[in-house]
Order: sequence, then C-alpha cells, then structure tokens
Amino acid sequence: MSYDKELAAATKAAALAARLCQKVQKALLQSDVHSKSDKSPVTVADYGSQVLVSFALEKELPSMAFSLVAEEDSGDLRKEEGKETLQRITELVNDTLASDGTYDVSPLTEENVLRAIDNGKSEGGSRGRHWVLDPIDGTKGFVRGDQYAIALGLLDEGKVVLGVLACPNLPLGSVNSKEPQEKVGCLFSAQVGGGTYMQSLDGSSPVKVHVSATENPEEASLFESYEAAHSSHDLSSSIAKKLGVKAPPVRIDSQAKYGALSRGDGAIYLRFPHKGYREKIWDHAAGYSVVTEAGGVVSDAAGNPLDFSKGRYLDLDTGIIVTNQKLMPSLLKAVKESLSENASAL
Ligand SMILES: Nc1ncnc2c1ncn2[C@@H]1O[C@H](COP(=O)(O)O)[C@@H](OP(=O)(O)O)[C@H]1O
Ligand SMILES: [Mg+2]
Ligand SMILES: [Mg+2]
Ligand SMILES: [Mg+2]
Repeated sequence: MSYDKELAAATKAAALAARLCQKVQKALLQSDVHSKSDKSPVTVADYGSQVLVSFALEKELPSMAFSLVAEEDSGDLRKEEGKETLQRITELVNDTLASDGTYDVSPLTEENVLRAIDNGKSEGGSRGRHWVLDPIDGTKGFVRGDQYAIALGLLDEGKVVLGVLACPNLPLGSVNSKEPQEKVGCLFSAQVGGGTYMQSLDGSSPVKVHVSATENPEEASLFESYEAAHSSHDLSSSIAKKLGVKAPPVRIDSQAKYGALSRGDGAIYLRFPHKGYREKIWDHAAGYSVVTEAGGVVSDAAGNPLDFSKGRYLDLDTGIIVTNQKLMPSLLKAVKESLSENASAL
C-alpha cells in the first residue's frame, strides 16, 4: 500500500510548524517558556506547532478519519493564568498561516486553537490509523538554542508506516564535520518500503539517504541525549568502551539523532532513561520510520522490536538502541554485559 498522499500532507504540516518554531526560537522570551506538571518545559512554540500540524492535516486530508496522538494538551491554557499564553499562541499561529499563505482561512479564534490542541488526545492503539506527533521534540534543546525536531508519524493497524522529521537547526552536511556549517534545516521523510529521503527545509529536491555501512565499531560514532537526565551517559560510555568505539559521544537533543543516523553521520544511537521513566510513542515513531527505512535497526535493550500498538506509551525492557544490521549483534552483546555490570547506572 502506498502512503504518498499522507506523506505529502505530513511533510507540508511539519514544514509549516517548523516556520512557527524558527520564528519563536529566534526571539524566545522568558515569558514564552512554562513548566508542566511533571516539571518539564513547554513553550508557546510547542503548542503552536501542535495547532498547525493538526490544522494542516485536517485541511490536506479531509476524507481521512482523524485521530491524533500528540504530546501537549490544553489544560494549563484553559486556566486563568494561561490566558496570556493562549493569546500569544493564537497570534503566532495566525501570523504563520498568513505569512505562509497556503490556506486561505479566516484567523483562528482562541477556542479553535484550544480545540486543535485537544485533537491530540487520542489513545492510539492497534486498530485503524493514528497520527503520532511530537510538536517540538527536544524542548530543552529548543530553549537552549540547540537542536530540536517536529516529529510526525502515522500508525496503521499498530505499525509505523510513515515518518517525517523537520529539524530546523540540523546542518545539511554531517554533524561531525569540522568545518563551520552555514546551511541548516533538514526534513527527513520515509514511508514503509519506500526508503528515506532528506531535503532542505526551504525546499530542495529530496535525496535518498542510508545508514552507515560500517562493520567496525572502532569507526562508529555514537549518538546520545545532550541531557544526562534523559539517558545515562555512564552506561553508554561503558558500552562504547566494550565495543571499542574510539570517538567521543556526539550529544544532540531530539529525534534529530535518528535523522543524522539515517544519513550515516554516526552508526549507533543509545538511549537509557533512568529507572521508572516510561517512553512515549511520539518520542520515537517518526524517528523509527526514518532510520529503519534507511536500513537501520531499532530495538529495546533486550533486542525486542518496539511495539507502537499499545497506546500512548511504549512498553519496553530498559532502553532503546539503534544501529545498522551488521553492528546490531555486537552492540546487543555489549549492552547486555554493561547492563549486568552497571545496573546502578540507571
Ligand atoms: N527523565 C527522562 N528520561 C528520559 N526521557 C525523558 C525524561 N524526561 C523527558 N524525557 C523525554 O526526552 C525527550 C527529549 O529527548 P532527547 O534527550 O533525545 O532530546 C523529551 O521530549 P520533549 O522535549 O518533546 O518533551 C521527553 O519526552
Ligand atoms: Mg515535552
Ligand atoms: Mg519529545
Ligand atoms: Mg515535545
């Protein structure tokens, strides 16, 4: 089955949301950043991006039954203290729609904005189709001025069938390049059986990308979270040592890691959250599609495939690991050994 229409819609939606995010990141105000009940940050751009993706998907695919599993909800914006933030989001969304010009619509009201955010409340699951959205993945990176991604995937009968990653700050060349890179802004797109393509966010023609073909861990560079709170740097360093990886780890925020891996900038991505953390499907669905269609393999630390069909969370055994087919067996072995020796690192 082809998902061409859905992929085209997802690409448009993510690129539109990226415009809003870029504008906000350039002039981020202290008042734009808030704290959620779990203490994690959320900004006006996370909400604005979710509104635009939800809006654009409905416009582009009016006949498709619409279900969206997305990270943000409107709870805090409906409170008295959220009023000003809601106004600012509504303004940003309307400015972006007007300057983009694709959709000839009257400005959205605050109520439209709240409803568009709440479209993302779906529980997902193993039946039918569900869009899966992280409107800004890597909010901490976004706030710091670093990497982030707008990550949009589609589930069909519990399987990820397409993924789009818009990475506004990712260089078009390798993240390992020693040269300063002026050209930034990449969009990765993939559909099941169709390979992975990268284009520049400002609209160059897509080129097919592949994961690194290296069989030699000594040559493999390794990605992990910038934030040590999101993934144990100690554990990945022990795994890297066992494998013989020579280069220091490359730390970047967000699913931009999956994008960079899909074009061979590095060969391994390790993610080991600290005990008790539950992974959400929107943190991985789009990246999973982009990296697997480029020839990569994604599994949990026990070597099991990821199951996106169980609702908003991924149930998995300690951590997520990504690499190419050749390196996976030795990586799994190193992961198992390191986990048994360093259980306290999590
Ligand atoms: N304690 C924790 N352990 C692991 N992941 C966490 C975490 N707290 C937040 N996260 C997730 O890590 C994501 C960012 O990943 P990375 O470290 O690769 O940039 C966040 O996405 P958001 O930024 O969308 O909230 C969030 O879902
Ligand atoms: Mg978040
Ligand atoms: Mg995220
Ligand atoms: Mg997010």
